Amino acid sequence: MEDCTYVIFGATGNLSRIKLIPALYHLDAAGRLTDGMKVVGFGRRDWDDGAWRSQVRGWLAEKQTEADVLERFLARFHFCQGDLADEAAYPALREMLLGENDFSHNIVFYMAIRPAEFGKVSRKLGECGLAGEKGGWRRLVIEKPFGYDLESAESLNHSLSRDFRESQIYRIDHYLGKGTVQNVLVFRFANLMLEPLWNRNYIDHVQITHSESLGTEGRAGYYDGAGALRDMIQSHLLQVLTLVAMEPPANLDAESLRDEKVKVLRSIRPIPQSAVNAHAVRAQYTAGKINGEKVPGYLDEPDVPEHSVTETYAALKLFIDNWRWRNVPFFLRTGKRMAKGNSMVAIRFKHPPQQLFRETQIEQLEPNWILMNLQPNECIRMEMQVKQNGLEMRTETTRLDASYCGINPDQLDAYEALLLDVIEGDHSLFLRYDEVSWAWKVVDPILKVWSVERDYITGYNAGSWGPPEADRLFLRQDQYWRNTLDGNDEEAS
Ligand SMILES: NC(=O)C1=CN([C@@H]2O[C@H](COP(=O)(O)OP(=O)(O)OC[C@H]3O[C@@H](n4cnc5c(N)ncnc54)[C@H](OP(=O)(O)O)[C@@H]3O)[C@@H](O)[C@H]2O)C=CC1
Ligand SMILES: O=C1O[C@H](COP(=O)(O)O)[C@@H](O)[C@H](O)[C@H]1O
Repeated sequence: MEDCTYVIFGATGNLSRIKLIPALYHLDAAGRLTDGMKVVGFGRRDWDDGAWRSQVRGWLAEKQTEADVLERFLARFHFCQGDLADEAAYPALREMLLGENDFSHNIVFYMAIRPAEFGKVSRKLGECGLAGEKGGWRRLVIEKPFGYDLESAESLNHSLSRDFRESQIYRIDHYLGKGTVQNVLVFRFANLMLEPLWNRNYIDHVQITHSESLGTEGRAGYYDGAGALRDMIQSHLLQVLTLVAMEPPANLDAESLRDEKVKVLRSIRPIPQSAVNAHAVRAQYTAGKINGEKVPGYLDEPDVPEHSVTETYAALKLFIDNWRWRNVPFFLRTGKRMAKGNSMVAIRFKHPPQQLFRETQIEQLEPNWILMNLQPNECIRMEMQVKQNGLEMRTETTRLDASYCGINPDQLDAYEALLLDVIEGDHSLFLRYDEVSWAWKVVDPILKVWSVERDYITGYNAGSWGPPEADRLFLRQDQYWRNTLDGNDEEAS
């Protein structure tokens, strides 16, 4: 692997503290960083290398570290003091990175800053000659959300493309770095027995659920302007949907994979504005209890505007109008302050065509499920019917768990894999612009309707599984939401 310098814009922020720095530390501890690899923090605080290193040391104090690795790691850190808006800051950064025009360095620019700054900073990098690849390579990592809607995404993309070529841009979606998300591909395409069943003839519906017990965690400034649909569904959950629904790619290279994902997004049946209320539910959490502790409602969280109607819960029913999936509903939902933190893809199969085991009523005969739990524990489980003990031919559900299921202390964080991919120049787990734009086309009509209907939003109690409206809209008699590996709606309520 080649030496490079990671420049983090927004080095002092939340993402840097909770994700980027710990991920880089783990890569160092695992011997995955070259000796010459450096990390430059760019920030407006009046800090030097020493102050930046002690800040990083403080952040890592909460984590398990080894003394010699930590010292080696901290020695990589340098600080470039500057304000994003200050013209003079960029030549100073250039001098720090390239000295007397030594262009041979490889540089990653990581945008851990407010999305409104992505385009402006990339322009400044271009203007001061830090974007062009004269000697070493230059790569730009763009955090989510990529735009606020389709129009702003187009304009951001246009702005980035003035200084960076597409091959230099890494649009990150950290869900693609999660083990079980990648496992969706392996599970589907490395096993012959599943593919014949993976279609509308056998699958009744698919549920992709991300629930969080956490609230806004000090990020209300960003979150209130985004809401659950933009924050989770436009990006992460639609990405998961593409992997569940895509056709086998020609091979695993970045373009083949992304071509197939785009085909799925393009096939999602557009939701006309007149049908939004039949396909989408939004709600906001009110006060409640999580694990027995009282928690405030969204409106009482710090920095949330007084009459905010931002949704903290969103659920969608989508259809993919292609040969494989026509008329199979895909239910996507996400919420903050829900009963448990869990992310799962639940695939529910149809009932067998003939009911041989009459002792078990058809209403009670459980269908087959494939459950792919993304977090907190990674797991793939199949639920099948077997014969109950006893004389009658009654069936009962048995659960077949993959051998790796459970809490894995060595589980890689998604950011570790992705930061390494950037250094290695692998785009497979990063979004191409057409993916982003098709994903905006899916959610834009909903956002438009919600933006005009802004006088009221349904509430749900913190610690619940969201608003009953969502279940009334989406539930059929023989269906139920799968929230966690062990739970269903009855357990949750
Ligand atoms: N936090 C998270 O869990 C996630 C965040 N993201 C994305 O990552 C990005 C960063 O988010 P997050 O870390 O939460 O945001 P924060 O608000 O915590 O951090 C913003 C950073 O930008 C810096 N900054 C702001 N204005 C300036 C300026 N004028 N000059 C120099 N530096 C400035 C801040 O510096 P200072 O400390 O001086 O204020 C801070 O370091 C966003 O795009 C977000 O959407 C994506 C997924 C998860
Ligand atoms: O991007 C985001 O993701 C987190 C959830 O990520 P996870 O890896 O913890 O599942 C979400 O809390 C946050 O609001 C959103 O911006």
